[in-house]
Amino acid sequence: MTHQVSRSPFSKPFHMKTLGEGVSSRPQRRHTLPASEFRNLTPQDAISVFEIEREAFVSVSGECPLTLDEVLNFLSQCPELSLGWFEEGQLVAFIIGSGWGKERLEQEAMTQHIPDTSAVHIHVLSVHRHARQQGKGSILLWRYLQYLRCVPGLRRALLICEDFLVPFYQKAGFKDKGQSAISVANLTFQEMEYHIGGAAYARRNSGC
Ligand SMILES: CC(=O)SCCNC(=O)CCNC(=O)[C@H](O)C(C)(C)COP(=O)(O)OP(=O)(O)OC[C@H]1O[C@@H](n2cnc3c(N)ncnc32)[C@H](O)[C@@H]1OP(=O)(O)O
Repeated sequence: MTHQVSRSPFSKPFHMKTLGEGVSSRPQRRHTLPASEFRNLTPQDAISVFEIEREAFVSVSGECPLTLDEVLNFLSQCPELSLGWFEEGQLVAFIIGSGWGKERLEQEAMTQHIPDTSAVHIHVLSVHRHARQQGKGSILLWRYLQYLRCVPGLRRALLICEDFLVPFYQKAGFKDKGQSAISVANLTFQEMEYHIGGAAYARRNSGC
């Protein structure tokens, strides 16, 4: 299995139509920036990613899941396992993932990308603080999980989160696998797993 950028349905950005778009009979000036766009991230997005991440995590726990260098590494090594949501060209939410080869996540998973494996490790999902509690985190996660069905060979998505986010991931279809072997500073985590089902069906029916 290869994670090829060219196979990614998100390698070409797609835009969400806004209400009323295309119904006027008058010629309309084209907007340069789409209202809403989902696409894989690139190393050029690393600074925007890190700004959102830093605000989301440093003020709360003092630790970011990924350093700026790690963001850059993952967006260089496996951009096809990332997804960004842009509004008017501004990043509002993102997911960064990498490949992982074992049943459970281990400490090395925090910094490694294992290519050609059947599991993706979701390192971080984060929504800009001005855009939280509007459903964006849930929508982005749902889109990402649908998208993973189209990545050849992927069967599982794994992540770790603090206890208070377990219900959020359960609502998205993740199962709680118990306490993770990974700890950061004094923090412990639950490991969550999602089975990426129906790949063949998804490929036949969703334009993968
Ligand atoms: C693998 C990981 O990255 S784990 C870490 C996840 N990221 C973070 O903690 C960074 C800071 N937080 C965020 O970026 C966002 O709040 C996210 C990603 C957790 C959720 O995204 P949002 O767009 O705010 O959530 P969305 O509006 O889709 O869903 C809201 C639900 O999320 C859950 N939720 C969101 N934040 C929290 C929180 N701090 N504590 C408890 N539940 C929460 C609740 O279940 C809420 O449901 P409710 O509306 O019934 O109260």
